Amino acid sequence: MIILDGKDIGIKFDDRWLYQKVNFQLIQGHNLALIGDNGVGKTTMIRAMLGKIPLTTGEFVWHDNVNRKIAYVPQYRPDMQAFPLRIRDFVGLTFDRGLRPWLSKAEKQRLAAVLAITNLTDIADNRIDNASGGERQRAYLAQALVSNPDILILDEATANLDNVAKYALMDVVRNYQQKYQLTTIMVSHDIDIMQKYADEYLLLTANGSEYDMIDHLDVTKLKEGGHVLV
Ligand SMILES: Nc1ncnc2c1ncn2[C@@H]1O[C@H](COP(=O)(O)OP(=O)(O)OP(=O)(O)O)[C@@H](O)[C@H]1O
Repeated sequence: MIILDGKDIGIKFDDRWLYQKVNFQLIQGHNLALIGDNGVGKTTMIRAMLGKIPLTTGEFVWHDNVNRKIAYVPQYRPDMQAFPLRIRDFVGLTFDRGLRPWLSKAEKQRLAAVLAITNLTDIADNRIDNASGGERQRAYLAQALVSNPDILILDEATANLDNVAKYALMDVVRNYQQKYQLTTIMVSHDIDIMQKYADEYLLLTANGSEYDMIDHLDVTKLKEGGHVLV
């Protein structure tokens, strides 16, 4: 099911167009890879989709009965702030508890389920500031999933992870996605990850855009254009 139609999207800052006439769709339960050079406007496209900045031309048409709870997983950076918290407490930070310091029974169950699906159960009592990069990134993913989002944004979430950790992260995303029909937008420069995990791609360039099924992505052209890491 199509949940969002991007129609003739154009964004201009001052006198400079980032892009014009961008057309694409977001399909429920699918993973859309958002591709393009640094500075082309990938983050801007996501911010516009979330209604945070206005479009210069075109429109986003959301399907009427679509819930739009959004969760976000940032890029892992080795120097990123890590908290002196157990992994389970870090993941549980997402719950809106108001003034209540404890978790309800339903919240505890949700937390346990998400720790299991992100393969963190066995290390849930370890401190997050002692965790490996891959474990820490899975904890960020778990924190995003705890809120039971409809749309998950992975913003270069596999960058700076080793090969084992990045596939482990994306396997968790894919399993969750298939089970719960989660829609994902994945900003990425990693061609192998895109080809393995994306369903469609949206390539943004200063000279136009391309939206298609991932199997139709012309990797040679992308590499020649320098749009991806090889
Ligand atoms: N509010 C704004 N006003 C003016 N210019 C902006 C604004 N927001 C973003 N830009 C500019 O738009 C361009 C696109 O930025 P954006 O962060 O969307 O690119 P990106 O493709 O996500 O880049 P990267 O891959 O480096 O994260 C940049 O040149 C940025 O400086």
